[in-house]
Amino acid sequence: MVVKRAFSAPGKALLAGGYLVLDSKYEAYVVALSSRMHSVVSFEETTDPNTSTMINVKSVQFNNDQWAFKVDKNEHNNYTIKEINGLQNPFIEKTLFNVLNYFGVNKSYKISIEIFSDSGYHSQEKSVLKMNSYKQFHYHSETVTKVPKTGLGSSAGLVTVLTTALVSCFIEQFQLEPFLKIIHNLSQVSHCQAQGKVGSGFDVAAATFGSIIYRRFQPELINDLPKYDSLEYKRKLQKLIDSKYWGYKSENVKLPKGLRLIMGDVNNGSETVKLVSRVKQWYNKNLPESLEIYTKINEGNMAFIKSLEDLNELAAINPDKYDKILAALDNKEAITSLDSSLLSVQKAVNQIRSNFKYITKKSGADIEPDVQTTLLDNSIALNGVLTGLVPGAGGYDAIALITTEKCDIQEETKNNKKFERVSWLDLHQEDYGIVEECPTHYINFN
Ligand SMILES: Nc1ncnc2c1ncn2[C@@H]1O[C@H](COP(=O)(O)OP(=O)(O)OP(=O)(O)O)[C@@H](O)[C@H]1O
Ligand SMILES: C[C@@](O)(CCOP(=O)(O)O)CC(=O)O
Repeated sequence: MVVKRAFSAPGKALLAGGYLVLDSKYEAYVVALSSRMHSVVSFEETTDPNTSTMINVKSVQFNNDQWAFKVDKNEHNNYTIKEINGLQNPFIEKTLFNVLNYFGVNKSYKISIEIFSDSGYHSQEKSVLKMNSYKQFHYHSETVTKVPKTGLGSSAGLVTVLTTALVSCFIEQFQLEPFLKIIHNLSQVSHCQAQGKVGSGFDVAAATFGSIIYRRFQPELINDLPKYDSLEYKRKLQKLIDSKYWGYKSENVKLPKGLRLIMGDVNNGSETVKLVSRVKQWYNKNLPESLEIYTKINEGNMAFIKSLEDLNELAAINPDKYDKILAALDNKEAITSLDSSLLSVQKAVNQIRSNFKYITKKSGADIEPDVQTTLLDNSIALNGVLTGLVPGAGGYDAIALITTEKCDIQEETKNNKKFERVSWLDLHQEDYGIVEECPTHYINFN
């Protein structure tokens, strides 16, 4: 019997906690986005148990990209994964490798997985929009590695949603909720291995759990895994996923009512690795001053989180007052007349930005370069914009704004030269991480 299921997971924007979140003593504020990665899986047991499990993965939106993986066992009875046409996609390969070894499945399967990604993840230039009554996706004429990314975490979304699809094949009567932790832990392992580095993992955590306050796991958990082809790999992986203490925090949050996130895509190509290495170098050479700067940024991060909580509370206990202060923001009344909780958000962001500006000058890492400062300052001056910052590692890629829901940024910036470099992405913050979707919503796109 062929079983078919579908899942989706969101993209991310790290609003507070960039760089600091690499150290587990600091917390970060991560917003999950409405741009989602989708997987539709069909699986059946093969009638001949001696045939190898075959897993086909298709990403039709990217010039019909597809990968065909044959699953075999090595001399230690561990699973090996080989793309039979020599095609590369480390994110898919490592995901299949870890899920199969974790479950140690004994039967043979035929598994087909289709990947779909929402428009926000990639530049839509030279693409064609196809839709059915439920969903719409952009189709590109190039393979996935050739289409410029916007930096919303496509690989984290892909790994998370693919892990979910595969886990659903190997657990009878699979439901998401009880298995979220296993999916998260497996996805972190596969994502780090495919990237060749252990980052903070905030992107995989947001893909799994949605908008969160995040504190990382210790990188040694993943670094200490033995070599892929070793006797010990499978057992150590199972132990790591099931019984090691990970210690990460993923506490669900949402932006206050009436406020929304707007992402502006400025430039293609992320420089995260280079930026992180420059900041680390600066940090280590400049102690204890660098620690003082981090402490100030962390105070700003915590004040940012607290001021959003305060706004959430005000919206709940005094909705009339809350609506009035948002209305004031829409008309950009004199800033001093804004409510103290809105001012606190702005003050917190200023503290974060000014200290990152300092690091930018001192370290040579362009976290908030001058062009981005000008763009942010011009954006913050617009009606309905509460605050703005460079998300994640910063750089020239993108800006993130917190605005009122009424704010029509497209209209306000139309034909304005100051904003000619920005494309406002059509997305919003999303509370949920992985969700189950209906597989019939992914057919007949025209
Ligand atoms: N729709 C997709 N189908 C297949 N593979 C994909 C898809 N989207 C992303 N990938 C894989 O993820 C890789 C891009 O991952 P990468 O980590 O470089 O970017 P990102 O996660 O979008 O950006 P960032 O980490 O800066 O937010 C692609 O080269 C491809 O291997
Ligand atoms: C600099 C860092 O803290 C954030 C990078 O975020 P992004 O990939 O630029 O969205 C690195 C990390 O957390 O892994």
